[in-house]
Amino acid sequence: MSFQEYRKMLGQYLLPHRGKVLLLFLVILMGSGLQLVNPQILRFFIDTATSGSGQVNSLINAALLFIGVAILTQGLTVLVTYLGDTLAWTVSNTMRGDLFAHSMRLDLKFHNNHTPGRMIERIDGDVNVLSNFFSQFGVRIVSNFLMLLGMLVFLTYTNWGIGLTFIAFTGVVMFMLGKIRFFATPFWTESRETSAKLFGFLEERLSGVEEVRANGAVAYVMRRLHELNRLRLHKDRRAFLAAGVTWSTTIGMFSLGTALSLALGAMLYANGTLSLGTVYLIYAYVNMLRAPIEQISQQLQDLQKASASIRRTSELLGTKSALVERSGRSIADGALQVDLDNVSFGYSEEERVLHNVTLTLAPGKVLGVLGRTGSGKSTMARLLMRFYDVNEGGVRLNGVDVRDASLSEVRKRVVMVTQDVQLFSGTIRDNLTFFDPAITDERILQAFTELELLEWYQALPEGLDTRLGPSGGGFSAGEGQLLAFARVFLADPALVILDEASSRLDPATEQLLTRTVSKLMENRTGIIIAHRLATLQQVDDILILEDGRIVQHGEREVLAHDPESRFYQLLRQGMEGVLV
Ligand SMILES: Nc1ncnc2c1ncn2[C@@H]1O[C@H](COP(=O)(O)OP(=O)(O)OP(=O)(O)O)[C@@H](O)[C@H]1O
Repeated sequence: MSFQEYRKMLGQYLLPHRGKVLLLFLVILMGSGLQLVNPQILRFFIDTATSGSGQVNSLINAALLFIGVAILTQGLTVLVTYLGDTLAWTVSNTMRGDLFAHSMRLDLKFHNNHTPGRMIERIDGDVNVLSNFFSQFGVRIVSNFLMLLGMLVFLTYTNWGIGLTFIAFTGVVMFMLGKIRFFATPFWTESRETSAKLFGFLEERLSGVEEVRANGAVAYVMRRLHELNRLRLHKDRRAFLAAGVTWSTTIGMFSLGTALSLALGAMLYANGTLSLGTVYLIYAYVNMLRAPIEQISQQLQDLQKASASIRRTSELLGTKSALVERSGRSIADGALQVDLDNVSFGYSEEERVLHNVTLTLAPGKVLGVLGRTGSGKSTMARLLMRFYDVNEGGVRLNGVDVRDASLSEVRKRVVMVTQDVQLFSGTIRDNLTFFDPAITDERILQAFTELELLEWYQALPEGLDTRLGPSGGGFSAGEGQLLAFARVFLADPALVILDEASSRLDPATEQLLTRTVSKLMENRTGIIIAHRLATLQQVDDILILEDGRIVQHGEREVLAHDPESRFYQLLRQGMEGVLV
């Protein structure tokens, strides 16, 4: 981790808050200055008391001053905590926001390789580690160095021999700390990697709790959890031990320092060079040397942790989406013409999932896509949404290659309803608007009316305020799709891709879905990955995929009357007979 990288990140996030940083620095400096004053008051107190001149008033004044300074120091400590924490939260929240927004922009290949749990650890875990570093690091290091300097100057002023001894002592301690500074960094990196792995594991298993239980896999999952826990313990222990080396070296050196100050003080007091108060002053300052050096060492430890987090954070921020916008060509308005031109695609370089797929879908037409599971239907849909880029060939919308259009325009014009509609915990309204307050209740109700869903909507217990549990708990797959249709209607795209729920639906919901689909497709181009015979009555063209290749493509009417066609057999035997 180079100094430039630290500087870049600190600059990027702290510069907008330079006023607060400066204030924090000044308050810390004042606090440190006051700490330097107190031993001087005590020296005066001791020397006055032992001189026997009996100036009680001076003693009382010194005591009051001591108390006043102590109270002020405490007040400043509270202020430092307040300012430091405010700064830490402001900066780390900005950083969390940046990381999250960046992750949302990254392509799906990236997300397929990074579990959500792992991403949470990046977006929250690493940022938590960095927050102290951001708020305190620079100011603490500088103020502690100044405090050290102050004490050494005072010591030298009091007795130059002692001053020089402790200047040399501080030099040695600093040198040693510099030597062991980065000792623990690799251990911290490993420790945080392990906890990211553990979070990823927990997230995946918790979201798949039904599968895990249904397959009797709880014991295996627990075993893997214990393995990961053990690994984490091992890595954390190593990291803490490594950090402990830095820590104990500091402690050891300071015990030596205190012994040295007492020995020198006693010697000089015995030969009459120093007063008792001055001996105390030297002892107090040497003891106080410990605080800034320990704090510097603590900051350096934080730096060790932070450097691992900074590296990963800048790595994530530096990850470029594989989806490059070549130019920002706009797509002409109206229902879209869809062209797939000799498209081949694979999720990995080695294996293709779609092979030389070529088709044209005229604007306003609806295409029904059929094929066995794994034949590439959803993959084709994802290419139209530009979740991935094709390996060969091209995908065009109204004649514009999706790689030439802006991503946001593609996502606005093309909307997909997946088989597993993602519903979030919240009200129906939240789920339809994605928390966008600009979408009014009237617009939502209008969508329900147009989609002929008003009756269904009126049966909901609390209308738009009906709450859904986490992951849409309480709603069936069919109802989830109805809600998704309303979402699509509100988004008003030019091409709708619909991956039908393959689970069995009750006849009433099935009828409702069929009606709603045809409403949804009005004046739009549509692609329906069909799992129900009823849907096939609604489409203009039919496409059958097999192992990523087109085995049949044509007008439904024509194919339905051609006894040689696959589609004809399918209609006679039923979907299951041919496709499953
Ligand atoms: N994210 C992914 N990463 C790697 N391979 C994938 C991914 N998604 C799908 N595949 C693979 O690509 C192939 C086609 O999958 P796809 O989901 O397109 O099929 P499908 O016809 O939509 O199937 P289904 O009807 O079950 O949804 C399958 O072999 C599948 O294993």
